Amino acid sequence: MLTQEDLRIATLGEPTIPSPIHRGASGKYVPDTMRVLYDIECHEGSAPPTLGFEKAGPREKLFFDPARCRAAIVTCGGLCPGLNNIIRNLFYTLHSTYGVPQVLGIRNGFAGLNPATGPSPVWLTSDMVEHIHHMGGTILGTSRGPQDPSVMVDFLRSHGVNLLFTIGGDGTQSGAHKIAQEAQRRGAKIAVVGIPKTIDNDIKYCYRTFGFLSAISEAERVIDRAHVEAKSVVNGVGLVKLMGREAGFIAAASTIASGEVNFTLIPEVPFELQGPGGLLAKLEARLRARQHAVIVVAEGAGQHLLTQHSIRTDASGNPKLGDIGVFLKEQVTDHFRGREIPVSVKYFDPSYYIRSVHAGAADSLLCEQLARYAAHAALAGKTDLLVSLWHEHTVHVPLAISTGEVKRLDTSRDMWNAVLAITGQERW
Ligand SMILES: Nc1ncnc2c1ncn2[C@@H]1O[C@H](COP(=O)(O)OP(=O)(O)OP(=O)(O)O)[C@@H](O)[C@H]1O
Ligand SMILES: O=P(O)(O)OC[C@H]1O[C@](O)(CO)[C@@H](O)[C@@H]1O
Ligand SMILES: [Mg+2]
Repeated sequence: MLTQEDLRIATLGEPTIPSPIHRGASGKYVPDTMRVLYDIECHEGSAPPTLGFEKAGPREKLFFDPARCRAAIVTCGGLCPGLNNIIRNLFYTLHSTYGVPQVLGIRNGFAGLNPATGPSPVWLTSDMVEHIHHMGGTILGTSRGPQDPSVMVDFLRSHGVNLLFTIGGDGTQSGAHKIAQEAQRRGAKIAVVGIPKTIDNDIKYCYRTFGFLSAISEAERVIDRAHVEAKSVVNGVGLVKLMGREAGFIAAASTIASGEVNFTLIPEVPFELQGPGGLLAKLEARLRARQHAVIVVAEGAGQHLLTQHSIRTDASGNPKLGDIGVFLKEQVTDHFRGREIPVSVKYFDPSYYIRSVHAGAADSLLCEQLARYAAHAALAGKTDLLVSLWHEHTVHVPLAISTGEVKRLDTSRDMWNAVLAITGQERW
């Protein structure tokens, strides 16, 4: 059970420097006492909830004098639409709005914060970032794999960095938390502010990560093609594998967006292949009734079915999963061959395709908001936090509570109910 103390944001010291942002142009300053309620629902007559996140936004007083600051931006983990928008908007807010003279771009993720493993950082300029939001990927490069927090803090100190922005998923923000703690242990005045990135949408205390909706738009297009293929032949099965190692948000949301899926398989809901309640029997019934079907499977679903499921991990320690998509294609083909029922399975694996596109409009708006608010937080001397979307408001979330485990799809809530209604599948 969270307490208000768990949601307290660490600060580097008393903010005393008047913000150079003109109040009229920037809207209202946000006082540190302003909260966005954790829970916004309550029964009539009951005491309204009081637990709340610190509201993000421009502060009247800053801890850092922007003119004497140096910022650094690092992008880590898998690609995600909007990374370049964040870099661009951070640069403009820091440099043009606040007047921070120098913004460093760290190359190739956390590897670039270690002189032994990464290339030298680059000084970002307006010319360099002007058009990058039209491109997928990250101009800074990214990587997986750990670095020693002490080495990274040495790097930041030797480069005179006071403001560090870490753009990445759960792993990146765990790394950012360690950097913030190490800086604090040494008494180094470095603000560490995370910006949640992942197409998987699996970061705790973050309603929606940037990149998620752009990835869903692409996934929806692929599902539509799979449906066209499936409908064009007798007993066509369109099988689409999507990313989602531990959480099924991509599979669920693209199912809802497409409206054409008959079976959605996610890591949170175990399913069986064989037997009367298994996928194969249900698929057979579906083909008898409608002569075509579309299946969407998240990469982390059904791992218990794979005999060769791997215990290997990637450089960051994330499990390397067995290929549930290829497995299902074989199982479906073999099942119907054994029954002498002709089927035609069309297999789509658009995993990397959906995350390497540039951000769509909704994500571009979210990126601009998150980047701007991250700059406000860092200059006010706040640290060890994530800038996050909560009930459509931007809030500060301590890294200590948002890292360590990922957010998973709650199957008792609306999104999964919508999937069940659209697909007509039973609970799994
Ligand atoms: N627990 C941790 N402590 C410190 N650093 C970590 C931790 N977990 C991951 N990292 C580091 O953070 C960086 C990114 O982590 P990872 O590869 O897991 O991606 P991510 O940020 O979770 O993004 P995504 O999974 O969405 O692609 C890597 O350099 C990794 O070594
Ligand atoms: O192959 P890579 O680059 O390690 O990325 C794959 C992973 O990226 C993610 O989309 C997270 O960014 C996971 O769902 C997926 O397992
Ligand atoms: Mg991750």
